Amino acid sequence: MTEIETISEQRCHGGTQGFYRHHSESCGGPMRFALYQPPQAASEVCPVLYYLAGLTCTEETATIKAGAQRLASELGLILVMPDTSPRNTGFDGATGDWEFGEGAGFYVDATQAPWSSRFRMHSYVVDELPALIAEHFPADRERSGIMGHSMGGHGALTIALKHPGRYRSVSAFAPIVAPTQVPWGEKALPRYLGEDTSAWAAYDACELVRRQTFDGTILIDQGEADGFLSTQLKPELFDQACAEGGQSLVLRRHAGYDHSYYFISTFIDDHLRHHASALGRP
Ligand SMILES: N[C@@H](CCC(=O)N[C@@H](CSC=O)C(=O)NCC(=O)O)C(=O)O
Repeated sequence: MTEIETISEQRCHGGTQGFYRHHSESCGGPMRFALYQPPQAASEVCPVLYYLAGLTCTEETATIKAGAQRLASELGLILVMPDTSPRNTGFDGATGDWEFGEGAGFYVDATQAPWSSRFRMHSYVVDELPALIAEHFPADRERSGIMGHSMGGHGALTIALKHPGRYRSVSAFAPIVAPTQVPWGEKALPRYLGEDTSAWAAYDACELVRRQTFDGTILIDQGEADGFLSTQLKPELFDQACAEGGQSLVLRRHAGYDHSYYFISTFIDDHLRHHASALGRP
């Protein structure tokens, strides 16, 4: 059995909020994740909802700020919130820039040295972490959903689109939907994936959805007062790409809301219910 270390466990809404550390083969070193077990996990296997956080975030960010545990407890959902990248890599340029490197893994499998030896968040989230969780917690691997915020929204959309059948539900808050066309992606993707832009397209939700739809409706919430809206997020590009690809999409725009966790905590219940109904927890 793969070992995990319990960092902390605390009672929360009748269940348990835990933080854990383990050695990751994908990321070549220690990784941390947060996991919430609802009360139902004491007596049955439960569906799992993965939440991928954004730039500068850790496994603690959404765990502390999103307010997801109350309804997850009621619905019987396990919540998994991994860190956003490997840490303490020692690579030149891995720290000191909030848009690249540690805290900014972009949920890709890097192909360029030195990043390729540690920055393999795609494989970590899709394969290694679910296997680990199924080993150690009462989690039903056949009932998984995935969601995220901003860079994590990009991660959730690209992972769900690249792995048909693996996730029963997907949603995002203020996601990066076209990293090949916006400054955050143009900065990070060449360093992780090289100069060939066709490699970037494999991690671009707009490019992916034109070729392969997700079997279900994608839910996206976007604040109209989000400071990154017109420069980095551009949800209209995904709206257009979904129309072209025949993808069912609910894109909700909310006047006055920004990019923060005040926005996320306002609408998190809608996302949990969206996932719960696809995961057999109506
Ligand atoms: N440079 C700022 C802003 C960083 C920021 O806004 N991060 C977002 C995600 S942005 C896209 O992925 C975030 O979720 N921040 C965490 C939070 O608690 O709001 C900075 O360094 O703070």
